[in-house]
Amino acid sequence: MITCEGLVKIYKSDDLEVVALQGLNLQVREGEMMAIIGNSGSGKSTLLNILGGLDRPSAGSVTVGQWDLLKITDEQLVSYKRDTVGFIWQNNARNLLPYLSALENVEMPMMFSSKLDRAYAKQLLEWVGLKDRMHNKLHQLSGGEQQRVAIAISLSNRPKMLLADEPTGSVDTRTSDMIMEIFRRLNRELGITIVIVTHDLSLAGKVDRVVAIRDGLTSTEFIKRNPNLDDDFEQGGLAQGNVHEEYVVVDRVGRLQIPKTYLTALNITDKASMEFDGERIIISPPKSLEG
Ligand SMILES: Nc1ncnc2c1ncn2[C@@H]1O[C@H](COP(=O)(O)OP(=O)(O)OP(=O)(O)O)[C@@H](O)[C@H]1O
Repeated sequence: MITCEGLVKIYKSDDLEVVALQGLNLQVREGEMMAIIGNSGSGKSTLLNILGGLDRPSAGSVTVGQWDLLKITDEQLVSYKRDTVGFIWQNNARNLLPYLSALENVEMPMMFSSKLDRAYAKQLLEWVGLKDRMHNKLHQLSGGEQQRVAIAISLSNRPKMLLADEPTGSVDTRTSDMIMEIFRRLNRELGITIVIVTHDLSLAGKVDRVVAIRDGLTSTEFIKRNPNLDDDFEQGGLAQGNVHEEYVVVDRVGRLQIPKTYLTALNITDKASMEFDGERIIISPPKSLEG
């Protein structure tokens, strides 16, 4: 569904340039539910905004389904955003209309694209567990309920892919679990590809694959040991390292990113020595050239 190769995003302002993505590689299969984690400033939102068509890439390649997001025209981008992507932000309430009901909020974007379908709007609210509250005005709903209305809205255009930027960032643990369960159901029952961006490691245990971004590059992947494990067993997840297997990402030309902590521990700065013993590749501080 998603392929990024050597994806670069440079932000230019006055005479300052920020390289937010510096040649990122990522593959996401159709129907996958995965998470992207990384520290603040690592480039997560930049990546999501590019995938969602809100921002343009600077170089490299990025395709989503049939669309090449580097070559796409402004006109095509409008239909891409309308037909392919659903977007969820951390603080969705700001995009909702407080004096309209939950149902009217879901119907609003359908009206904009002339595809009003009340039965489907109701079904979406039922899916997110708001069947009994759909006629309540937005301001009468809690933050977590509003976030679920936002999820219903993001699905109103029947997207093939859902992009969620810190979707559980401002809700309590119970609501966060509920939101992740809704995602899981949408993924299983409707086959929607879901990409969640977060710095919350506890979400990681609830997805099959986690890709870590460091300094604008994919650095590590965590793949669930047993994808058939029941969600009940996933507590602790990545944080305790009991669910996922960790892999370092090696790109097509053989580059990999070594964590800064490893380099510091071994006092490796600009060079390292590398040996292959037939089974393993061993990276160590450079051997002294003297003697
Ligand atoms: N519009 C912009 N103009 C200039 N620089 C930007 C812009 N947007 C992001 N950046 C810079 O690009 C880098 C990556 O930012 P990004 O928002 O993608 O990180 P993030 O991983 O999502 O961080 P956070 O978790 O804090 O949201 C940062 O150094 C940021 O300052």
